[in-house]
Amino acid sequence: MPVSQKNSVAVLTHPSGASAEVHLFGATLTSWKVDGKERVFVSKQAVLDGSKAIRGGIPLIFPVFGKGKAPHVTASLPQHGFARISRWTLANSSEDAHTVTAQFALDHTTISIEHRELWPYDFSLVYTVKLAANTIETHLRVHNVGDKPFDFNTLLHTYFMIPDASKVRVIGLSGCDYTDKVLQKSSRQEGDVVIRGEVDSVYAGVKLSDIQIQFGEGEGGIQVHKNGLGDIVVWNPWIEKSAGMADFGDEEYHRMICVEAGQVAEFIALAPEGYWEGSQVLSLL
Ligand SMILES: O=P(O)(O)OC[C@H]1O[C@H](O)[C@H](O)[C@@H](O)[C@@H]1O
Repeated sequence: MPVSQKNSVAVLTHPSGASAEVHLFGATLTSWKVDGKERVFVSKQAVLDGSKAIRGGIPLIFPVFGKGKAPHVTASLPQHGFARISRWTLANSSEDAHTVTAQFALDHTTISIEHRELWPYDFSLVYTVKLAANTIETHLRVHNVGDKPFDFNTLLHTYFMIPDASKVRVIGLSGCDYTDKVLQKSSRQEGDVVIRGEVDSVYAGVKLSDIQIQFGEGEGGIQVHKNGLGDIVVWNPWIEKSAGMADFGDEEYHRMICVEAGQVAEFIALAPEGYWEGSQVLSLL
């Protein structure tokens, strides 16, 4: 079977040998392997029992990025919303000549009563993970199935496994304006993004669809091709922040970078019966 479920994890297996795993808690993609090598980073200290968001892989952020601000309705939701801490279902799976696909679902009837009370809208989310030999696509569809409009942020909070954070370059953001959440100021990116300390930057309205993560001279990398997602967040917690996170090893910041495609700078408004779709395709360089 190209898609099987073992306990709370859906496993996608491609004839090429590539594989992916999606934890039903949060529909968090926790593994993507090509040529036997892990491409996403999950902390050795990640908590996988459903008591907190999984530290790594691709947590799915919805309906708010970060902490919502009063008087917006998302102000009382947990940081990054409820999608990453809700239990999704494996709704469908299929295969064709090139891809293996699994679809995950979450809606207002399957979130917790507490979250439902805090965010009282009727919605349906379908998250599609499509695995091919050298690529993986993650696609989110948001549907307003109620009679009230709502607005939301969303983000594919992807943690990439990298050989060395001090050598990595993120290419494609030069000239973009961003909010530096570490220094709490706005800036314009000049040249490639490099990691020399804590980085937490929100690039709004990134025009290029392709962002590249180059691991280092001649060391390969990964391309993020985004569709319908305007913003990019780049995050590395570096030393102090890592030390303060119980579910992240003190030295693990060397081996990861988050390059997150989403819609976070502005809320997206969805009228009753409205749909919204966004996706990313990750491919090896
Ligand atoms: O610790 P978490 O709630 O998973 O958030 C992890 C990180 O997510 C994003 O990248 C934000 O921009 C950061 O400010 C935040 O620290």
